[in-house]
Amino acid sequence: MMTKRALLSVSDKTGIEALAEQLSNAGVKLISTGGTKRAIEAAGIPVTGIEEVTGFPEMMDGRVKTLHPRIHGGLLALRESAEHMRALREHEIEPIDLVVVNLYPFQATIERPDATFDEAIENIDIGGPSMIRSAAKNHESVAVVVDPADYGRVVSELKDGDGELTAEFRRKLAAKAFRHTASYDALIAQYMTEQTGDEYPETLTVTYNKKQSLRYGENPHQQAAFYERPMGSRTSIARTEQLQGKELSYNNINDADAAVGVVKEFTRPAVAAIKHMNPCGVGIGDTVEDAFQKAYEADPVSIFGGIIACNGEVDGATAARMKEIFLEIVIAPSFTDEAREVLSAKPNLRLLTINFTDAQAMEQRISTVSGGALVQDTDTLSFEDVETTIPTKRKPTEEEMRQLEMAWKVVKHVKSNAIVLATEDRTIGVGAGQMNRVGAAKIAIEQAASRIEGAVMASDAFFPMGDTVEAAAQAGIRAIIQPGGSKRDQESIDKADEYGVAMLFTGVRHFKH
Ligand SMILES: NC(=O)c1ncn([C@@H]2O[C@H](COP(=O)(O)O)[C@@H](O)[C@H]2O)c1NC=O
Repeated sequence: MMTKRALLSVSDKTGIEALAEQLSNAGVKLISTGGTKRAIEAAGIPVTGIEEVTGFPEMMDGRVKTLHPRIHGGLLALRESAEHMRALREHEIEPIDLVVVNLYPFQATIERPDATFDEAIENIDIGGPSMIRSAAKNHESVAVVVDPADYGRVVSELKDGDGELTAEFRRKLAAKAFRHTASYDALIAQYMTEQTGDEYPETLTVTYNKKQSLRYGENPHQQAAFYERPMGSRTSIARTEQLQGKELSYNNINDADAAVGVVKEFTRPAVAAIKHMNPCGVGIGDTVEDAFQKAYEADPVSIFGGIIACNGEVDGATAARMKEIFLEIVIAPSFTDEAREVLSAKPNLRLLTINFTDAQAMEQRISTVSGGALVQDTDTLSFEDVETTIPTKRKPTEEEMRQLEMAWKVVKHVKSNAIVLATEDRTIGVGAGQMNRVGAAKIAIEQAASRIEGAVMASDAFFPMGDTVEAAAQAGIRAIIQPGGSKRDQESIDKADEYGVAMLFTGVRHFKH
């Protein structure tokens, strides 16, 4: 199909003059809406105003400009249908072969903190998506372009095809156009749903934009890409900036996300080392350097090849310690120039910065299962939110309370069944992802070894019987924090009392899968 007539109507005017010029030089007649027309005219390119085509002025603050049979008839008419072509002639409608549209900046509007609801509504584009959909439906005859990044290819393909675009390209453009309008509407739906407070509506219409292609997925034979949720929390792995190092992998992104989740729990300087989505060492201290040292000492074996998150700036001294071991990623709010200099000696090491200002933002989490998706609130419940009770004869000392808090903050981030052994400022044993709780405890106890005397234990869920408490007490654990709520809680309480262990019930479970 020869491209004779094009309609250009864009909010983002990037590259529109150059495109208009090239189309015009190729003999394509241009029609356009107000602002786009002015931009094209200013570049000295001939263009017809939309009102000359429709016979109506643009009206109602631009709410009605292109919504007219002279436009939509020209876009939707099947060129092979004698009936459609007769209708065009009868109503003096000229076919439109190419549509270049991008939409009112709805996202940019609602991202502005001072934007009102009325402004948001006014930035819902109606005429643009209508044209995109008409053209995309009729892609057999019409080409639709929604992304300035495609202008160059359109021009070169028109040149190569002597004014025609291939059917294959038109179909690709149409698919992209439907993705574009679907994503645009998904964001409007999200905004309106948030305004009306329906958090789990009857349909889930989230949209994500591709952030980067990944070399592969969890394993090299799996394809993968990383998508970003528009308007997501600033404190998110999708919003990090990479300062140096190899390209992030699929597993890196998951691990870095888990690492950030751990350090977000702490107001004091904290460092978490992650392996396979589980914390292998977490330290808190007066400085990030101190916290890193403790996270390192927590498990100096597993940290090898680990992902490190810090909730404070990494300085030169901390960087020097980090440099001594093999790490995959260091993620922090910032790095001093000295730290950058030190770590530049490890060019493969990925350094990421993350903004912690939104650390408490609540986001829904979506995970997929075959044939569906599970959506839930993030587990943001913190130690401070929990009302604890003490069922044992002995109450935890103040020092034990600080230790229990440390262990509890970490156990929330360990895959279930999870057991964390900790002192006041570091983990000393982590049992993760076990099929029975006592098994997780045994792994943690073995790892803690001689450091266990006087330390505490946290369990992500209640003990089904007294065996875990007994194993911990015999190994030297002095206090335990757990949700409680088992039918056989009394067995655990009796075991704790037998060994003089203090126990805290939180009433809150922290499963993580
Ligand atoms: N109402 C309409 O008929 C209509 N037709 C096109 N638009 C949009 O108007 C914008 C371009 O306007 P201008 O050329 O005046 O800058 C484009 O984003 C386009 O999608 C419309 N605006 C909103 O719905």
